[in-house]
Amino acid sequence: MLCLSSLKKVYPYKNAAGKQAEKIAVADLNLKIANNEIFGLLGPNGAGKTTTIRMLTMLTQPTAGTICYDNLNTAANAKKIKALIGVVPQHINFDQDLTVGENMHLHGRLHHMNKQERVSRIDELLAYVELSDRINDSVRSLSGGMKRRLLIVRALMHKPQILFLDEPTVALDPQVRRRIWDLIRKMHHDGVTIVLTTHYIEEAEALCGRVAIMNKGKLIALDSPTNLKEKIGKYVVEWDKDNGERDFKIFPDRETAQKFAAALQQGNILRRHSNLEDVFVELTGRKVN
Ligand SMILES: Nc1ncnc2c1ncn2[C@@H]1O[C@H](COP(=O)(O)OP(=O)(O)OP(=O)(O)O)[C@@H](O)[C@H]1O
Repeated sequence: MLCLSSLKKVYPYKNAAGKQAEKIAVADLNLKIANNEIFGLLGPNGAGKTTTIRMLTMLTQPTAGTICYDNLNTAANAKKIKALIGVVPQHINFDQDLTVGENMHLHGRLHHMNKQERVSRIDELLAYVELSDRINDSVRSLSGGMKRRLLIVRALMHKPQILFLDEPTVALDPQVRRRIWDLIRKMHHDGVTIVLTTHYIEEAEALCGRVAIMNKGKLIALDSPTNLKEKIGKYVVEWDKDNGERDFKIFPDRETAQKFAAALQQGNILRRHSNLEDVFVELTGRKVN
């Protein structure tokens, strides 16, 4: 169990007038994440997702609050916790001139794995993501999707129990994205707890058992995607307004939605199921993307 209590991060910065100011990136976050969940932090750019992940993975210190992995507090047990967690950063950060194998060895050495352990784990992991035949190629020669798969399995070298992925499919095309989703599901099936951030609605819906929706540093909703959608209403009618913009209304049942759509005098009417974007708009009045 991962437990966040009253977690807060404030960044000092200089404002436009050159005066010292404070940005509250994460405000009073309370969360519990169980073992073997796929848990998603969903929210628009600037919501505080990356800052939360950086605090959970001890890359930055919270301004206030506590983080506990079972009964281990991050403030006093950094070394033990680092052995439990794996981190997949948002940006690809390999040494691109080194080979695939060399990059994996480097990571294993940082985790004090001996050569024999490293060799057998690298074999296993590269087979897992179908990159075994690229072991001696430079990372630079891999495609974007291959680099992303390698980035993920590199974080699995030391057999972490919890894997954090910050925007795992950002800027990937839909086919490659689906392949990464399959890999995440496979790791979850093999017993790894997954915590990921995303601003892609369909990614959160496709993967996560529960999502925490964040906005401006605050947690605004927490539940399974299905429950979140049921809470706001499962059926949506969309239409063109006279000024060319789209409008929509959410309904709890299909019949009422259909009656409403049938009576509408507007063009381009669409009936559909609600999604997490609708949940976000209902709660905040603005869009995730
Ligand atoms: N080092 C920093 N100094 C000052 N402000 C920062 C710093 N890092 C982040 N912020 C600010 O904190 C807020 C939260 O940023 P964060 O990167 O955590 O959001 P995010 O939800 O992960 O967004 P993105 O998807 O764009 O990474 C933003 O307003 C951001 O500008």
